[in-house]
Amino acid sequence: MLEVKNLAKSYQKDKPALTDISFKIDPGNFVAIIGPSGAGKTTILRSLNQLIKDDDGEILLDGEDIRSANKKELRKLRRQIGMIFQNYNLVERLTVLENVLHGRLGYKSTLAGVMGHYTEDEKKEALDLLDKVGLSEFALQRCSELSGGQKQRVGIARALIQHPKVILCDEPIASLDPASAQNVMKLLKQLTDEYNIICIANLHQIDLAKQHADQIIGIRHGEMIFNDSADKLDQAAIAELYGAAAAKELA
Ligand SMILES: Nc1ncnc2c1ncn2[C@@H]1O[C@H](COP(=O)(O)OP(=O)(O)OP(=O)(O)O)[C@@H](O)[C@H]1O
Repeated sequence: MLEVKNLAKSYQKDKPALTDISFKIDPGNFVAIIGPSGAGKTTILRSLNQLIKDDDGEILLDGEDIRSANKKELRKLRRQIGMIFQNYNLVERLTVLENVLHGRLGYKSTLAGVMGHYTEDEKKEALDLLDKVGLSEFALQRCSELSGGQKQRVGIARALIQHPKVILCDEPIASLDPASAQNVMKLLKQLTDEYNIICIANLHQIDLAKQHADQIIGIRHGEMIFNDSADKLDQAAIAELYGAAAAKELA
């Protein structure tokens, strides 16, 4: 279970980016974090993998406090937290298979990583995962030759080969066309169930969040004003998050 208690962060004095954020997420749940631009969604994700130092609170992953981990412990913890990015963060000139294998780097010495030494088991698992995300026939193709939706599926396979407990997705569908966005959301939900992991995605697409997520967390001005199952996100809640005009537009 992931438990966040009273998380707070200010980048500048007297300008809180997050105030008193608390939530719990059980394995097998796909959670969307929604809210207007600048609300604090990315700050939450960055705190969860400690890319930024928050100011206060607790972040417990299966009872282990991520915030108090030392450097070595954090390296171990980060293996358990996969990341998926809006712009994929793939090495375009390398093959799809090599990019998936990069998800194993956290388990290797720097030298083994640089030399690209992977075990037969790792290669087999990478191929199995490519099959899972529907990209088997692209394994030896360069990533530069793929569409955006295909690249994001490589990113998902790369996150899964880490054997994560949690996958954090920072606007995973923001660069995709509507059909690819649907496919990626469907895939994230399906894999979250299948691997019984926690998947958290920052999203601007309320309709897709409602359609695919199990739980929705709504943030406004750094405060959590909604945390419930996706079907409970009604017009009133959307209006509270984004304002009445936006809610009308979305109706
Ligand atoms: N590195 C930084 N230095 C100073 N202020 C920052 C920094 N990063 C974010 N902020 C501020 O913190 C607040 C929350 O930003 P954050 O990026 O978390 O919002 P967001 O909800 O992810 O926005 P968006 O949907 O536009 O990506 C904003 O007011 C932003 O300007």
